[in-house]
Amino acid sequence: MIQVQNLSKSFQNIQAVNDISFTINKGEIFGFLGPNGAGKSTTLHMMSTIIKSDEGSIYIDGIATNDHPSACKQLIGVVPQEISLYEELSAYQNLMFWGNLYGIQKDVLKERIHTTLELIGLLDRKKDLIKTYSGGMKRRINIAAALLHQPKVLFMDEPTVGIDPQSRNHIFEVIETLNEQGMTIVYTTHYMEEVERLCDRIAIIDSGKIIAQGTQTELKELVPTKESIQLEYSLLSENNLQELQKLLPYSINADKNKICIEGSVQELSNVITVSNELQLSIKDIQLNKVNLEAIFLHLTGKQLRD
Ligand SMILES: Nc1ncnc2c1ncn2[C@@H]1O[C@H](COP(=O)(O)OP(=O)(O)OP(=O)(O)O)[C@@H](O)[C@H]1O
Repeated sequence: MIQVQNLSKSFQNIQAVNDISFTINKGEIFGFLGPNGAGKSTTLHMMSTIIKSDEGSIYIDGIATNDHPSACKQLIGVVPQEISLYEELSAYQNLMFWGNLYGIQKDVLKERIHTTLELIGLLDRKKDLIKTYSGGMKRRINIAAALLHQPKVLFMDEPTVGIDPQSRNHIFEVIETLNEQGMTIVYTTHYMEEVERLCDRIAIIDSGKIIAQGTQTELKELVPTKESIQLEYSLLSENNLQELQKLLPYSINADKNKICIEGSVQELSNVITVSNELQLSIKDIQLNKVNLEAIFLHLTGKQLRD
């Protein structure tokens, strides 16, 4: 659906995006994960024809953005980081305004506003002025505005910044519904949990470079440390440990009343069942997961969130 090759962009002496290439498949949710200033918005702005690249090419559904920006604009919906709504107008009036900009015929637009407001769960608030909306509700209307011309691809630039967890979940559900309906979604964030929840494939971006890309499983393979489960028992005798070693098909590291097993959450129920069979009372369980934060730390030596 989207092919990007050797894309670069500088602002004065800042190299915001430095020779990045990637492909986004039709129907996938593709995430850009990176800290502040990594180059996520600049990449999205180039893909959505808001700014021009210095070098490189972008094709959306086979159309080059630099040669045919207007044709590309019809294919894409853009949810900007900032709320782009008129506070003194109602949600309905705002959506009418955005729909008119796309030249959508009035009757069709009315119908689409209805369906879109229904999708984002704000149909009953359509007559209320935007200034009476919560931050999360404004963000949902911001998304609705990008959907009216029925784009094939939706670009979302950190759409959950500054909102409460309930609104965030609501936005995730909208994204999942749109994706189930076949929409390709490109999502930028510096929240690891969001890409873990939503994205089929991820590009990790830092200082204008893509430092890794792939599915979550592929990215996890880049880290030498393995996932592990640590259990602490009230009491673990030498005898108990030998029995555990007999019954569990993993190598076990033991220290006082604690054991550590290399494995992921899938192994946990087996470990608990065997512990119960041996009547060992579990005091604490800790899962040491390899997450995207750990991958970022491994690749850059820095925390994702500073
Ligand atoms: N219009 C501009 N003029 C000058 N520098 C810019 C401009 N836009 C972006 N930059 C710089 O380019 C770099 C990348 O910025 P960008 O906004 O793409 O990062 P980001 O990953 O989206 O960060 P954030 O999560 O904070 O939005 C930063 O150093 C930023 O200061």
